[in-house]
Amino acid sequence: MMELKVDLGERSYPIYLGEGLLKDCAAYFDKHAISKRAPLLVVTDESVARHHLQPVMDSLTAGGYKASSFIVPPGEGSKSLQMLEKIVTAALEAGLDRKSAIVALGGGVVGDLAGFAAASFMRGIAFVQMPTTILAHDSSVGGKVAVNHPLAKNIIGAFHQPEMVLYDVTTLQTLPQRDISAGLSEMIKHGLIWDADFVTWLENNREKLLSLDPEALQYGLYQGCKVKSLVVSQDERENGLRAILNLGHTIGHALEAVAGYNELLHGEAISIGMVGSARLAMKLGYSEDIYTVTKRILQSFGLPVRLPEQYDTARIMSALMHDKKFKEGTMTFIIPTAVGQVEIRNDVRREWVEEVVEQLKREA
Ligand SMILES: NC(=O)c1ccc[n+]([C@@H]2O[C@H](COP(=O)([O-])OP(=O)(O)OC[C@H]3O[C@@H](n4cnc5c(N)ncnc54)[C@H](O)[C@@H]3O)[C@@H](O)[C@H]2O)c1
Ligand SMILES: O=C(O)C(=O)C[C@@H](O)[C@H](O)[C@H](O)COP(=O)(O)O
Ligand SMILES: [Zn+2]
Repeated sequence: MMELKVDLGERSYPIYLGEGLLKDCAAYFDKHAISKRAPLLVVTDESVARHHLQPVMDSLTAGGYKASSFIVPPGEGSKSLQMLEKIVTAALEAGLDRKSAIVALGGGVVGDLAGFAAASFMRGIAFVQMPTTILAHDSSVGGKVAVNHPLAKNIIGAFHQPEMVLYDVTTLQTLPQRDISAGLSEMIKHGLIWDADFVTWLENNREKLLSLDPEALQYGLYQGCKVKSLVVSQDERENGLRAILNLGHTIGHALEAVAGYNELLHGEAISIGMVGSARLAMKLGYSEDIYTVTKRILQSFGLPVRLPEQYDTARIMSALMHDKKFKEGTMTFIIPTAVGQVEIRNDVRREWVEEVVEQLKREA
């Protein structure tokens, strides 16, 4: 078992990463003084519940916790205000109080949704992350929790750090292939923004990662979590540095919103977005190398780099205006300047972005 610390002063917490952790989860709850007196609510989705809910409930019950579960439909559509209300209803019916905790067992959708429920229920209760996707090495760390609005992704949210992240990597063995690639997209992002050696390692270990080789997977997740926690520890609330974690997301989030949150997976949308950012880098005078490497690595992991023709550029541009980083006139983008390096640019012109969106539809 590996352990990493997210260093946030009194809000610091550990990430436990290893095999078979779910069946012993009660021991970790004990270690973190999660209340046994107050009921817990485990939020998960139907696909995760089918494979991984029982050992969690068994361990918690055997450990003396009063746990019930709430199961949402799988997919981005569940990250909604309507689903949040249903969770609050379930929490009230189960008798949760201010000493209770909400537990997120699932991928980023469940983590963001359950996390926002924990941040808002009774103005904030304890929260535990139990990630079950590769992508969730990103989403379970750092405390960003949110639901979507039809017009803008993650626009209703909060910062609410978990008590711990309990990452049982054996759960990943049941992931569908498309979600494996989509999750690796954020891992590649962590390399591209911070660590050129990690990018090389990712390219050299592609086959192992795509086939869920346990050792390669654990190393990749550890490195990804390390980058995420180093960045978050320096800038918890995105006053500066943390924005680099948004590489590919300005365009990516707009694509997800235009697609009605049900065509492109998050990791796929940001893959296209990262190619878009690399194209913007060229407009800002950086060499073509970063574009070539970005596109090559994403394609080799089976990720999309071309925007389907049917996505209307005007609608994408309109969705971009709702981005949290949008300021009148110019736009803020995370621009890759070399492999493992990015800069935050506030001077990206709207017309360049429009041109890049069109170019993305012709990407080979
Ligand atoms: N808060 C953050 O910092 C942050 C960071 C990155 C992404 N996100 C958010 O995360 C979300 C995407 O997360 P995701 O890709 O994990 O999506 P997800 O939670 O929808 O999971 C992907 C799919 O895999 C299924 N699944 C999950 N675990 C499984 C398992 N072990 N076995 C079988 N099936 C399993 C789910 O049912 C779902 O269909 C997006 O909403 C994105 O905005 C948040
Ligand atoms: O943690 C962060 O900060 C990130 O930007 C990580 C992203 O991968 C993630 O998708 C996040 O939810 C995006 O945040 P947002 O503030 O742009 O909605
Ligand atoms: Zn993301």
